Amino acid sequence: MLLTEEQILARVASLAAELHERYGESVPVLVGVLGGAATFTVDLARAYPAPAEVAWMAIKSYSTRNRASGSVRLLKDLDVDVSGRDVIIVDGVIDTGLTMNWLISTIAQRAPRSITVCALLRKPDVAHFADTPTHVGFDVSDGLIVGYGLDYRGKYRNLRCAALLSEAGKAAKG
Ligand SMILES: O=P(O)(O)OC[C@H]1O[C@H](OP(=O)(O)OP(=O)(O)O)[C@H](O)[C@@H]1O
Ligand SMILES: Nc1nc2[nH]cnc2c(=O)[nH]1
Repeated sequence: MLLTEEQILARVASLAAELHERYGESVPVLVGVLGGAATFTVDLARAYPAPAEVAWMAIKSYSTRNRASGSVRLLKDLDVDVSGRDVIIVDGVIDTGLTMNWLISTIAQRAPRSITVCALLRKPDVAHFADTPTHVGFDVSDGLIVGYGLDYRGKYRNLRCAALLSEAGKAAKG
């Protein structure tokens, strides 16, 4: 067990309040990154204490621990026009940063008014996104985290807590 459901939801509520403080009267677009950020995006939107829109992108990233390499493929694009809008990119975890860097540069090409990053978890030593304000729920250590939307080979996304996957968990078939 890494984070209980109660710990996660309390932090989600405070992240929503921090973001609302940043945006005030503006109605931001929360861009959730499928599938790992689905749970987090929905809970963050529901905790947001003012109107907010939700939109989705699905991508497949092929990152490696070699931070210089990797590629990202777009599986599903946004179905809203974000030009002139305040965009919050919402992801469950920032690990190498490859996915988030790709999302920032892809969305920046669409002339939004602003981009902010919001990630529930951030692994150590991630290069910070210069020029992009970043809100992080929890800084966590290395290791594969599952639950609260995050999977290992399709499993564990429906765990309500977040957990560090053991070797036994990786081997489990059920
Ligand atoms: O910082 P990075 O090294 O790029 O890793 C972060 C990405 O990895 C996870 O997605 P994953 O590729 O596991 O797919 P999923 O969203 O379907 O769970 C996570 O949800 C991020 O999108
Ligand atoms: N499920 C999951 N996906 C990741 N992608 C990058 N880091 C992680 C992690 O810790 N868990």
